[in-house]
Amino acid sequence: MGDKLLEIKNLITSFRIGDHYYAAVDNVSLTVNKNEVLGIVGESGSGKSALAFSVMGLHTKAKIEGSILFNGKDIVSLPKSELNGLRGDDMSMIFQDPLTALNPLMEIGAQISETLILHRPQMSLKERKDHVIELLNMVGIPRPEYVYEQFPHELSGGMRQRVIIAIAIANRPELLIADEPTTALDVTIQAQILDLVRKLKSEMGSGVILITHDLGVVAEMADRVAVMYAGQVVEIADVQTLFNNPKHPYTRSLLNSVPAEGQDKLHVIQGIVPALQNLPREGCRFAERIPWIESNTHEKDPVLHEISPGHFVRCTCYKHFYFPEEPKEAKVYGNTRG
Ligand SMILES: Nc1ncnc2c1ncn2[C@@H]1O[C@H](COP(=O)(O)OP(=O)(O)OP(=O)(O)O)[C@@H](O)[C@H]1O
Repeated sequence: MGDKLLEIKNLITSFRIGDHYYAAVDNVSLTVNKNEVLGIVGESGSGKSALAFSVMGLHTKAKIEGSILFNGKDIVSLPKSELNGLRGDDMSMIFQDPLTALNPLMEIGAQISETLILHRPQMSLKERKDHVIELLNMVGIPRPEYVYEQFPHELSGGMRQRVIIAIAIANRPELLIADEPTTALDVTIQAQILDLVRKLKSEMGSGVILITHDLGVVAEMADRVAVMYAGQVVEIADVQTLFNNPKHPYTRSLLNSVPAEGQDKLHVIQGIVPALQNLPREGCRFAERIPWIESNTHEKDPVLHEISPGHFVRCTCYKHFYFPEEPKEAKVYGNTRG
């Protein structure tokens, strides 16, 4: 690790609502190394997909500021033709919904071939077909020759998601973005798909951005984790640190809201992520959801603090945070875990 593949610097992605632009990704800086899975977690509306689509250059109406360096080259200002050359080749994305991501009128083999025709035009027909069959094998699709000629509706959800992955990896991308890749699948298929992503990372040495609201998936898959809230990264750390020694009140609230061994009470996070145009833009954005924490514990203009090497936490309120349902003596979380 340590070999930088993607470097996002001060990224601001804003959408126009009425007469104003509102930042859905608000000054985010992140890196992804080769052969690394960066997990991005946060509730719905925290800006995860807006961030991923910015990296892929898939926003047509948004205003993008900052820089996204892919192998050292800024892709924000890249001409469309060059970006099209990268997309599906050096970087690709697995989308949430396997049915809508496939063309219902096109056979599976032809759909996978499309990306090869685009990026590997020199391949002969035979080479292309062989490669597609190899890809179908690689993603664990039984009877690939048969599936090659099937339509998407003839496959189960898990098989369709494997086809999506086959398309995404057809050109051995250096960067793979998986946006909730298993949300639509049942648990056993989920595990198989995650295994597959893991295998691809180790076999191809790709960098992976894994977006999910499922902390279990992150714990299993990610090397490092960024927690996003209201468009900002509020905490980032390697996966062990994040799970054993979480600091930001939002991270702790997320972790405490899923059942864990030996835990008899779950924490319910108050409220929801506000709509984009109503996001608090000043002070600690999470403050309104932890109203029992004294307001003077929040920074006026919260920044990320590196509290140990590679472990960053936004705002100083984490030092004073406790869960209202906790007994008083357990109020300092760091003393009870990790
Ligand atoms: N094209 C758009 N125009 C206006 N607002 C948008 C647009 N796309 C996203 N948003 C808003 O930006 C915010 C962040 O959305 P985003 O989809 O990135 O969140 P997310 O964390 O990926 O959520 P989810 O887990 O539901 O996909 C939300 O408030 C959303 O409504």
